[in-house]
Amino acid sequence: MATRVYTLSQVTQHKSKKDCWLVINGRVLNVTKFLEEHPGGEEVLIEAAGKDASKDFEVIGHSKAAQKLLLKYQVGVLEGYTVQDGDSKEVGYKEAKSNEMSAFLIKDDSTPNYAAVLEFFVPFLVAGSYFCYRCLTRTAQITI
Ligand code: HEM
Repeated sequence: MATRVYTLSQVTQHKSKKDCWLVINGRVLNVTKFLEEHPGGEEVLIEAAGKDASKDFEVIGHSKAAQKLLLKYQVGVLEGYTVQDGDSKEVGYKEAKSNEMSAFLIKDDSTPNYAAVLEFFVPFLVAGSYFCYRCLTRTAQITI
C-alpha cells in the first residue's frame, strides 16, 4: 500500500481534540482515538497537535512499547521523509547528510540475552549448591 505524504501545513489543520494529528520522527500520526488512553495524559498530545513532536517524544524517554505503538496511529509520512516498512518493531530516525530527515526501522535483535538467562539461573545454582552442602554435611555427621 502506498504511503500517504503530508506537508506540515496539512498536519497543522488537525489540531483539535476531535481531530488530533502530530508528527513523530517523520511519521504522521492521527492520535485522536489515543488521547484518552495516553498514559501521559491527553493535554500533552493536544498541546503538540499539528506540530512535529519528535523532540518532546524523545525527551520523555518513551519505552520501546510506546515506540511500537506509534505505528498503530500512523496515517502517512511527512514530506521529505522516507519510511521503510518491514517486519521490524522498533522505530527510529536519522538526519541525512542533505539535511533531509529520514525515518527508518531498527531491526529487532533476536539474539538471546545471555545475561538475563544467567541472572535467572544463578539463584537456583546457589540454592542447589547450598542444599547439596547441607545434605553432604548431614550424611557426614550421621556416619561419624
Ligand atoms: C502517538 C504518540 C505517543 C504514544 C504512542 C505515547 C505513548 C506513551 C506511553 C505508552 C507511555 C507510558 C510510558 C512508556 O511506556 O514510555 C507514555 C507516557 C508519557 N508520554 Fe507519551 N506517547 C505519545 C506521544 C507523546 C508526546 C508527543 C508527549 C509530549 C508532548 C508525550 C508525553 C508523555 C508523558 C509526559 C508521559 C508520562 C511519563 C511518566 O509518567 O513518566 N507522549 N506515552
